[in-house]
Order: sequence, then structure tokens, then C-alpha cells
Amino acid sequence: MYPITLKIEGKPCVVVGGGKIAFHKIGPLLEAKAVVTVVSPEIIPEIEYLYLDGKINVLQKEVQDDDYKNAFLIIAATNSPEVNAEIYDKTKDTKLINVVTDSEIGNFHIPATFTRGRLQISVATGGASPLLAQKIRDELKEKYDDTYEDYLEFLYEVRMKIKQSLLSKEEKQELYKEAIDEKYKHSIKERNQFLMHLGC
Ligand SMILES: C[C@@]1(CC(=O)O)c2cc3[nH]c(cc4nc(cc5[nH]c(cc(n2)[C@H]1CCC(=O)O)[C@@](C)(CC(=O)O)[C@@H]5CCC(=O)O)C(CC(=O)O)=C4CCC(=O)O)c(CCC(=O)O)c3CC(=O)O
Ligand SMILES: NC(=O)C1=CN([C@@H]2O[C@H](COP(=O)(O)OP(=O)(O)OC[C@H]3O[C@@H](n4cnc5c(N)ncnc54)[C@H](O)[C@@H]3O)[C@@H](O)[C@H]2O)C=CC1
Repeated sequence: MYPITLKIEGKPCVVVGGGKIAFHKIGPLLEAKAVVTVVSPEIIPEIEYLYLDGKINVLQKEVQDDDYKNAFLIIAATNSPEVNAEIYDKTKDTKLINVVTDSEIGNFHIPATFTRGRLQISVATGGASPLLAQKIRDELKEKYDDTYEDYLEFLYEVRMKIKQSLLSKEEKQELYKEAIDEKYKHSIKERNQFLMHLGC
């Protein structure tokens, strides 16, 4: 498995199936600002509310090839392993396709994730135990609490300033290293002094 983070803002994403697993997978797609279409003859009320709120499109029917031919990413989330496997077979060479009923197929898995602003931590077990992934994620959530949100904004600002500066490569590298010193994690005063030192 090859780990990446995807920019899917504005990209057409198709979720096949309208049950609770489909609903669970839709949330993170919407958070990433994807354009989501659900294809399913039946949908649970939670998905219907998203539709009524104008957050997603719904095609209330059994899936056909045409429904996902323009998709950037597909989640095959029906309760039929056969239907999901057929979608996989037809798309695996050219599209991102996740299959919720079989960890052996699909060309990507969805990891257990949490975000703290710009920090995103994901845990994957290659289909061995989604529950262990969930457990490790919850442990990391405590260590990387929401104070990381501001801290990451500070680091981002610092990095943009350093990148734009006319300093040498070596000097830049020294400053990148300095920026992740513990003291900036804990002290706003230290952060401001560092930013001032960078000329902000
Ligand atoms: C391969 C993968 C494909 C994919 O979906 O991408 C997949 C496949 C399957 N999951 C199954 C079951 C469960 N999955 C969960 C939970 C999560 N599953 C997630 C990912 C993945 N699940 C991918 C692998 C990721 C990896 O290994 O690291 C998480 C991490 C991410 C997310 O979904 O967001 C999310 C937790 C995160 C969160 O809570 O945020 C629970 C627990 C629960 O429900 O709380 C159970 C019940 C317990 C159990 O069975 O272990 C079954 C059997 C279905 C059946 O029995 O019919 C299959 C099919 C199979 O294994 O073949
Ligand atoms: N990957 C994961 O994280 C997990 C996966 N699962 C698996 O996910 C599957 C789906 O779970 P639920 O959402 O709870 O099932 P569900 O039974 O509530 O929903 C299935 C949905 O698929 C739709 N569907 C069936 N045939 C279709 C077709 N030909 N075209 C379009 N839509 C179709 C149905 O209308 C229904 O909306 C389960 O069978 C289970 O094996 C279960 C737990 C976790």
C-alpha cells in the first residue's frame, strides 16, 4: 500500500449504496469539499437529509456503468460483494476505487483518521483490523490534542516566510529545524519572537 493524501475539492466522487456504511464514508468526502453523488435504490434518512440540504446528489436507482464513468473516485458501499466487485473490475485500472465489503480488492483503503487543523494523522492496518486502527487513532488523538491546530498554523506561517526569503539553503534548513523546537509548541511568546526574528 502506498500512502498519499488527496486533494479532492470540486472532484466528482460517486458513493454506490445508501446504507450506514455509505453515510459514514460520505462525511470525510464532504469535509474535503468533494462533489458527491450517491447511487442507490434505497437511502437511509441521514443521506436523504444531506440531499435535502443540497450537500449531495442522489440517483435513486441500481448502479450502472454510466453512473461512475466521470468519477474521480468511487466508493463501492453496497451490501452486495458481487455488485461491488463488478464496479472494481470495471474501474480499477483508471480510477480510485474503494470496496467496503472486501479488503483484498479496491485500489485504496480508507484509514482511521483525525485532524488538528493542518495536521492529519491516519492509521491503516491493510485490512488486518479496522478496530485496531481505530484504537491507535484514539490513543494518538489524546497525545496530539487540539492545541496542535494553532501550532500548525504557526509552523505553516513560519515555513512560508522561510521559503520566500533569500536565505541560503543551509540557513533555511536551520530555521525549519529551529521551528519544531518544543518551546514553540508551548509558548505563544516564543512563537511571536521567532516570527519577529523572521521579519514578520
Ligand atoms: C479494507 C477496508 C476498506 C475500506 O472501507 O476502506 C475495510 C473493510 C472492512 N471493514 C469491516 C468491518 C469493520 N470496519 C470498521 C470500521 C472502520 N473500517 C475502516 C476501514 C476499512 N475497513 C478498510 C481497511 C482499513 C485498515 O485495515 O486499516 C475504518 C478504519 C475507516 C473508515 O471506514 O472510515 C473504520 C474505523 C475508523 C473510524 O471509526 O473512524 C468496524 C468497526 C466499526 O464499525 O466501528 C468494523 C467491524 C469490526 C470488524 O469487522 O473488524 C469489514 C467486514 C464487514 C462485514 O463483516 O461484512 C470489511 C471488509 C473486509 O474486511 O474484507
Ligand atoms: N468497510 C467498512 O468500514 C465496513 C464495511 N461493512 C460492509 O459494508 C456493507 C454495507 O453496509 P451497510 O451500509 O450497513 O448496508 P445496508 O444494507 O444498510 O445498505 C446497503 C445499501 O446498498 C444499496 N444497494 C444494494 N444493491 C445495490 C445496487 N445494485 N446498486 C446501488 N445500490 C445498491 C441498498 O439500496 C442499500 O442502500 C456491509 O455488507 C458490510 O459487509 C460493514 C462494516 C464496516
